[in-house]
Amino acid sequence: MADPLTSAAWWPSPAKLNLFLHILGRYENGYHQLQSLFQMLDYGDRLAFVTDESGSVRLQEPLAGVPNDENLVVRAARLLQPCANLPHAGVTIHLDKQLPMGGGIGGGSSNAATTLVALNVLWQCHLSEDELADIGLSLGADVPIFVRGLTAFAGGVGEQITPVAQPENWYLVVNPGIHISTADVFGADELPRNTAPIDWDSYQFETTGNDCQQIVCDRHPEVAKLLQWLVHYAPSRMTGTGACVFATFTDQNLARQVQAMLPAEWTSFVAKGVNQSPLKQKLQEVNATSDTR
Ligand SMILES: C[C@](O)(CO)[C@H](O)COP(=O)(O)OP(=O)(O)OC[C@H]1O[C@@H](n2ccc(N)nc2=O)[C@H](O)[C@@H]1O
Ligand SMILES: Nc1ncnc2c1ncn2[C@@H]1O[C@H](COP(=O)(O)OP(=O)(O)OP(=O)(O)O)[C@@H](O)[C@H]1O
Repeated sequence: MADPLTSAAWWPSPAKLNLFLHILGRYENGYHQLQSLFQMLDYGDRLAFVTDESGSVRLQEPLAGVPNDENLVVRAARLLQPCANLPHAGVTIHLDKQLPMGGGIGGGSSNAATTLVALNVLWQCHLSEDELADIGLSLGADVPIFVRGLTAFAGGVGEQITPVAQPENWYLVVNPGIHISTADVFGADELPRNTAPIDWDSYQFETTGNDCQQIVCDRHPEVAKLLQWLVHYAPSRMTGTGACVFATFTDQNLARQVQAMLPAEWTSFVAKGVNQSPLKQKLQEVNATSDTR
């Protein structure tokens, strides 16, 4: 079927990797104090927004296992609706899902952020990036970083962001096919919660780690097996609370060579790490077009 939406109608919704993830402690509300380096990728889902005056928010392609009312895309749009400067602002949202769900690469949070950033323009809300990030935080700890769209160190629950330029490496991201609940990992008694804080200036991949990795490997031997396979070829680590694992390369061809050797049981993608996300680039293009009108 021909795509009824032009390429310009699509807004990117990229994945992220946590190049490291340390847990420093736990706040009274149960959330954890983290330190992490969020690496934006040039790969992800995409969304298109067909606005109307129906006053309702519709999702054209439901996600298996996620009722539309609970989809972060629909929840984000509904949170923004009162800020619209158009009569009876409504929208039909198209979601082209590529990213595995529950993989630690932030798909749902990124979808929510793209919805906030795009509808802020299309509904003429005129909210600042800070205001969008605040709304995003009420949907999930990872949403603000996707609103800002920059590779960054993060503290707090993940919302205190310090942008930092990183080498734009290539990543082979492998999905062992396991869906992991972030809440289950953070709820585990055996999770280490007392890692000493690091200075951002002294960050090195080799001297950091992912504090969630061991318990996920213990609970899901498939993740341990995947890591053991990947570390033969490149520095590798789990992202977020899993289950995806990434291997780091300076060269795209090397990443693709290793990808070609992966056992068939695991799915994967190769993506470039970027300091500015494709969403941020799209927003700049849209703003540049409207400035010249
Ligand atoms: C661990 C990361 O994946 C790193 O990127 C994220 O910080 C998780 O972010 P997220 O999926 O947006 O998380 P949320 O949807 O806000 O929370 C899911 C669950 O994870 C736990 N959670 C999340 C973030 C955090 N700093 N501490 C937590 O304890 C909470 O139990 C919460 O119920
Ligand atoms: N648009 C959406 N895309 C993906 N998941 C969604 C979406 N809306 C709601 N969800 C729910 O959120 C859960 C987590 O999905 P997500 O793909 O963001 O996990 P994740 O990659 O582990 O995220 P994180 O790294 O932020 O913990 C899904 O299992 C699903 O129930």
